[in-house]
Amino acid sequence: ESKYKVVFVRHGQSEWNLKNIFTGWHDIPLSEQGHQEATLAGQILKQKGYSFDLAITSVLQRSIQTFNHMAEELQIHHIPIIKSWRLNERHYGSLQGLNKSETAALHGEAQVKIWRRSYDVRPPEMSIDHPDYPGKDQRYKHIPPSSLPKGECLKDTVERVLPFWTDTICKAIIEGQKVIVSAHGNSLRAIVKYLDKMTDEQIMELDIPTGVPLVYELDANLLPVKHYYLISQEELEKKMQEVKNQGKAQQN
Ligand SMILES: Cc1ccc(S(=O)(=O)Nc2cc3c(c(O)c2O)C(=O)c2ccccc2C3=O)cc1
Repeated sequence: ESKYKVVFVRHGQSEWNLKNIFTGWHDIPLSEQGHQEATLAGQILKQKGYSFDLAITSVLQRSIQTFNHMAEELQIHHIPIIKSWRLNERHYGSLQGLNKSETAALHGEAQVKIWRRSYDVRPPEMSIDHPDYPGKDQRYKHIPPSSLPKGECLKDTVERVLPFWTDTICKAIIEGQKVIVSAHGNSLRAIVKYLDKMTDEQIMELDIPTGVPLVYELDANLLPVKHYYLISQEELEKKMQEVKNQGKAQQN
């Protein structure tokens, strides 16, 4: 029997998704389509009678903007928002800012193939003189340098998201708060992998569609009873195709 519900939304398209560039922690805004996807997600949630007491986002504007659009549709601008780096997208290290051809030119197709298929192989670390070096960004000043990612494999992302799921998101759910999480492709994969006990291979196969509310119903022990997207089947299939085509790399 499901006792709790939590809703996840992967933010919509950003400018760099359009250009197939590794985005990671680069704080890029949503594209026009991305804004529209977020508004639609809010409309679907309103239509289905959802409301929330707490919003949880990353510290990247594309996830915060996505929540803001949903808040507009649901008229819940007043609810508290927890923003955490732990929900940030996977950090792509020195690849951030590169497009597909630059990546292959710099590292070769063979290395790209390895990265593409690996769960625990990191990209090259971001050097201190990279414009996006997190150690220089004020929003990360409270994070001990040793915990600050400079290039993550998917395993790293899972390992820094899960403590936040347990300590912060689950705590709010148990308190009876209705929580909406607006985050990124890989940070949501981390939570879904854990909830559905997926293998490393399975999670790499899973593409979470952008801008579609994903509802998890949990039992009294916060174990998933069922999950579903708030979207019609044909809409979902269309979305899944889009997300497959949208730049193979999960760099949202
Ligand atoms: C920006 C971009 C570069 C490469 C591609 S791809 O067509 O070669 N496919 C691809 C490539 C990668 C990846 C990927 O999923 C992918 O489909 C990765 O996940 C990845 C993770 C960490 C480092 C590098 C990669 C990676 O190069 C797509 C988009």
